[in-house]
Amino acid sequence: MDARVEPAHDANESPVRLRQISSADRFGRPEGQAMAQTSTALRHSDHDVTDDTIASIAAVMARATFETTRLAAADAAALAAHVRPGTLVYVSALPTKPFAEQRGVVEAVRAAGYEPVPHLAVRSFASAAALSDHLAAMVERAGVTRVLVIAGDRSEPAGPFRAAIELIESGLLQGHGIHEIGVAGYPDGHPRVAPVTLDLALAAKLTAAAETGLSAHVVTQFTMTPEPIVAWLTRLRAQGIDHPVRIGFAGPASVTALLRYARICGVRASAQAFARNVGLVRDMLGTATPDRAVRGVAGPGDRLGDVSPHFYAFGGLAAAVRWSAAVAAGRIALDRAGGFSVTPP
Ligand SMILES: NC(=O)C1=CN([C@@H]2O[C@H](COP(=O)(O)OP(=O)(O)OC[C@H]3O[C@@H](n4cnc5c(N)ncnc54)[C@H](O)[C@@H]3O)[C@@H](O)[C@H]2O)C=CC1
Ligand SMILES: Nc1nc(=O)c2c([nH]1)NC[C@@H]1CN(c3ccc(C(=O)N[C@@H](CCC(=O)O)C(=O)O)cc3)CN21
Repeated sequence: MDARVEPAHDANESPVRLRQISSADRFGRPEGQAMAQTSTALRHSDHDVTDDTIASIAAVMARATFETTRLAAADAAALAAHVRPGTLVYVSALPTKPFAEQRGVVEAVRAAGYEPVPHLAVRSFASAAALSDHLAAMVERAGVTRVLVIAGDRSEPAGPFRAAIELIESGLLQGHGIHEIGVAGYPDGHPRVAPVTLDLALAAKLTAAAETGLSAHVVTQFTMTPEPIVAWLTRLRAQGIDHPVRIGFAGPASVTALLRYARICGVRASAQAFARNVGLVRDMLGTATPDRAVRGVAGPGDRLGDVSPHFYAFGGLAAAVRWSAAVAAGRIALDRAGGFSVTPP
């Protein structure tokens, strides 16, 4: 038997399906093993702590969302096998790629049964009409109702929009029936924007969304170590911002690829800390996984508010989907470096 079971908590919040393995508990241990490990008081308490940690990591991971620039056949197959239909799949917009290519991926995500959330990088559009046409096509052909609004990486705007808030306040999104937006958060800061500017921009965007009838959530830039995420989230919550936060994680991907993307995306500090820790990355294929960052966020639990993982699939969407599904099923072994590894089925 390899029956799929719905997770115990709210189905709408838990897109990653848990797999039930026959003759084993939900952590993949054979029946009876848990009993055997509780033979002394010390072992018993170690075991409980380990179980609690694994359960909290699995519960957080069951709410994962994904992001991609393309949808290959293998990616669609991995989604179909492991991720509940209707789960949000964000489609990034790279300045080097034509808008039509993003529309194609958005349509493919919808056709596969998932909820496409396109990035709208406002600096990339030469006119409000160009942005409006692009959005209208995605609404019409792919039923888009949510978008991620960002300025984007251009140092100078191609048209009238310089910052994300200008699009939010324009009413254009609302006119196309968009009801929810994501905006960017930066736990590691931004190479060209000061921290205080980022803080003010985030608060202003969330206020503008509320005032113009849009639900809003935050999607963070990816971070390769847990410490900046926890510090940033703690600061955010102390400011009274209690919006849902999707925390960006990168991988699984080769260490080389991750460091390259860190450079492209401007997460230098985190990449340096990560590189120092590369000796601790023990996956057999030289693949880096965000296990330390995931465990660091799952640990503090409710204290960080409504948080969920968001995967930037730099090593391919299929790999990210499979890794997160294994973690959501509790198929992991904790390690002494503060992370964990996925165990074989
Ligand atoms: N977090 C993510 O998933 C993604 C982030 N980006 C990032 O979008 C950044 C900014 O977008 P938002 O957070 O939406 O900012 P925003 O639109 O809320 O603007 C905040 C402040 O930063 C300035 N700013 C924005 N983009 C800039 C740029 N490229 N160069 C210099 N100053 C800039 C704005 O003028 C404004 O003062 C880009 O530089 C890029 O790093 C791009 C794609 C995805
Ligand atoms: N500063 C910044 N810019 C971004 O565009 C960005 C972020 N940060 N943070 C997270 C996501 C992830 N982003 C990226 C950035 C680069 C590629 C990229 O270079 N991809 C490869 C393969 C893409 C493909 O072929 O489909 C490429 O060669 O374009 C992908 C996603 C987009 N987002």
